[in-house]
Amino acid sequence: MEVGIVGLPNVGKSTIFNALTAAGALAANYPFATIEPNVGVVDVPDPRLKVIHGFIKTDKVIPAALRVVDIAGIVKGASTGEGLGNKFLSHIREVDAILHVVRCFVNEDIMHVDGKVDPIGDIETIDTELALADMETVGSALDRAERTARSGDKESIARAEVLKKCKAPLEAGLPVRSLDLNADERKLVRSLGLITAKKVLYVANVDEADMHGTGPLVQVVRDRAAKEGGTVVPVCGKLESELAELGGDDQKEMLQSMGLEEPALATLAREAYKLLGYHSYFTAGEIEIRAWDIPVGWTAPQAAGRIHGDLEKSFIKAEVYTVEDLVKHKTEKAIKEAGRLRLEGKEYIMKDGDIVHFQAGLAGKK
Ligand SMILES: Nc1ncnc2c1ncn2[C@@H]1O[C@H](COP(=O)(O)OP(=O)(O)OP(=O)(O)O)[C@@H](O)[C@H]1O
Ligand SMILES: [Mg+2]
Repeated sequence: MEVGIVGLPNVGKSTIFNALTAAGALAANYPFATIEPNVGVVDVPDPRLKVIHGFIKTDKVIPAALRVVDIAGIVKGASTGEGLGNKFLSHIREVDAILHVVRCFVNEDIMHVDGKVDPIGDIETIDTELALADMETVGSALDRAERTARSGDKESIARAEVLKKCKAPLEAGLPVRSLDLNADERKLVRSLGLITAKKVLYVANVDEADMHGTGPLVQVVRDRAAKEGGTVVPVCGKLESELAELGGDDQKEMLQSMGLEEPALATLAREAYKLLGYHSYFTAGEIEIRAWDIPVGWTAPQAAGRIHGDLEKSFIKAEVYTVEDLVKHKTEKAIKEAGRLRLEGKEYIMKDGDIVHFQAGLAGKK
């Protein structure tokens, strides 16, 4: 899974990216500090891994991961070449979702490209520029499709129809995700890499004094997100980067002194995961305990394929139990003796938190 960070210049995108990924990208107090994209990986924290590790001994515990891409800032007029333009958006055409970083902190020393802190104005600027970038993409794809459609090519005709459908909201200043698309249409939209078709998580970069984001600057972002059924995660980039640098016991101490249980970035990673409609199952044994991220609704063979393609093809059965079973019975042997180890077949729809051993072999093959 992959997410891309967007926002105005100098709002804290790279600061948050660094705190998330510990990748050490340049974050600096001037606009357009980022030119080339930064790519990093963040663990998706899951407390259940620790619970499992309490009963199954291994040296390796591997959480699910999220890839994060941090790009340059976008300014008003980017589509006509202002600032660094908008070509760099190509780096986030492939991502699964967007993290939209919005400046909600007031600090005279940190320049705002439009001269004032205005979260809603900022969001609108970014949304407009993203819509204009998508219009460009849709426009040229539509030209191509219409050209080939003239010869009567059915596929091109259908393609042109979908593209026209996408063009309408964009012209009205609305994102493509506001459309109700069927699976085929979604596939085309995805292959075009339309940015406004992707889900968005707003990241309110808050003041140190408003860590929980209860202030008015975050409230307006919450109201706005609520209208589109979206989510806002308040993160103080400045504090989070300090926390990330500490690590270990010092980090725990600082969190405690702030009255927090975990870094806000842990919440952010989890919310991104939720937004994408993913959940996890676990594999657990002496070699490793590992979380695997899969879309909600995947079957057992598909889930096995997440580990290795061959495992999907040669899938026979899945032995499944839950974290609760493990807590109650303490060992896999006891779970089995208590009749709690389920044998599931090809049709089984995976549940969040299943602990699984896949049985695979050549039985299904010639
Ligand atoms: N919550 C915050 N409170 C105060 N200062 C912050 C906060 N978050 C980030 N900053 C500061 O804002 C400045 C800009 O940060 P950063 O370089 O991360 O922005 P950016 O969005 O990546 O900018 P660019 O688009 O130029 O790459 C830095 O000096 C950083 O320390
Ligand atoms: Mg940056």
